[in-house]
Amino acid sequence: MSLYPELKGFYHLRETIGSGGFAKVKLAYHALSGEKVAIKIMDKKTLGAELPRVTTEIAAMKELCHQHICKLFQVIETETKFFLVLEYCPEGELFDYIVSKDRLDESEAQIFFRQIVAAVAYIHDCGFAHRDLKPENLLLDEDQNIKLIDFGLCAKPKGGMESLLTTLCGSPAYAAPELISGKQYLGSEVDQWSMGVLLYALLCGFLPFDDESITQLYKKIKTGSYKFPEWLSDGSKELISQLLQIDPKKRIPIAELLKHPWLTKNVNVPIEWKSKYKKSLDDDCITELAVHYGKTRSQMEEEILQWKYDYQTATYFLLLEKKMKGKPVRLLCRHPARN
Ligand SMILES: CN(C)C[C@H]1CC[C@H](N2C(=O)NCc3cnc4ccc(-c5cc(Cl)c(O)c(Cl)c5)cc4c32)CC1
Repeated sequence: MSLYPELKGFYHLRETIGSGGFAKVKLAYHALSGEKVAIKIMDKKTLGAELPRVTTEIAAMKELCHQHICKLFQVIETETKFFLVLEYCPEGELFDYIVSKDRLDESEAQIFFRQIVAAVAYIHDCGFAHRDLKPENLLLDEDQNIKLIDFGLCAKPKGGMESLLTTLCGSPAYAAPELISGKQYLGSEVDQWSMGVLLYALLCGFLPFDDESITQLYKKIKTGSYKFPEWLSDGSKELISQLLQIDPKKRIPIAELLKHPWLTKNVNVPIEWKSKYKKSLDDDCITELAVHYGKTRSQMEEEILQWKYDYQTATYFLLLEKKMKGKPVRLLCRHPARN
């Protein structure tokens, strides 16, 4: 008897590949396309007070469609559980990658950081602040491209990115001074600070602010007391210090960041931060879906455009993934679905 009857016939479940707080993440195969996916499984009872984080994450991920953000394919909600069907990132956490290499050299750190800045520029442009940027929430796909995850703490301020937030959240070592002082803050500015901590961690292999005692840690953050190891170049030190500014108004804005010399050297083009996904539907994918479900193309388009995040939405996105990877845009069985 299958433990998750809701997935039967749609996904072939494999081993647990990780756990994130209140969730278990399992590898699975999407039956129709044969593509690998990660299914984040949460039990509503265990979630308890954390339940709003799931609705926050689902709402945010439905609006975010970007090459450096982990894609949400389907949401299954039952009486007792949530299942989020997500893009699989076989190379796991950037955190583990940094640890395995001790620290990254400048050219590798630059490639990753360009992708991180692109993802953050995109979510800010969509009106979201992530608020929990850290290497554990940055995964790597099979081509070692960055995929941002865990939007459970993100905020979409009602009055737009200029309006202030107050919730104390995120991980202390990455939290901005204004956030830990309990002041009101701008989501975009705390994300800028976290990116400064991230860049430091990429290049050094340890954190700029660290201490066993949380009060000592907070004191170091509020006074901006951190040191640069001797191996850092002047360019990287300059960029880190422009992000780790105690006064949020002095932090380099994301628009400047996109063309910062340290990020554009050797590549000489500003960071392409906009989504590479087209707004319009892909014809090949719609055709393949229509053939499979025995519907006309216009019927199929109408259904997909409702973005119900059901199995059809997942199948559309996974056909698109296959196309973007140069694989044939084909489902595993082409006869009209027998019900
Ligand atoms: C903060 N950390 C501890 C959390 C861990 C959770 C397991 C992760 N993971 C692996 O452990 N192995 C491989 C692996 C492969 N593909 C994944 C795809 C999506 C997600 C994912 C996406 C979202 Cl949006 C989300 O909210 C969560 Cl929790 C997970 C995790 C994957 C994954 C790594 C980070």
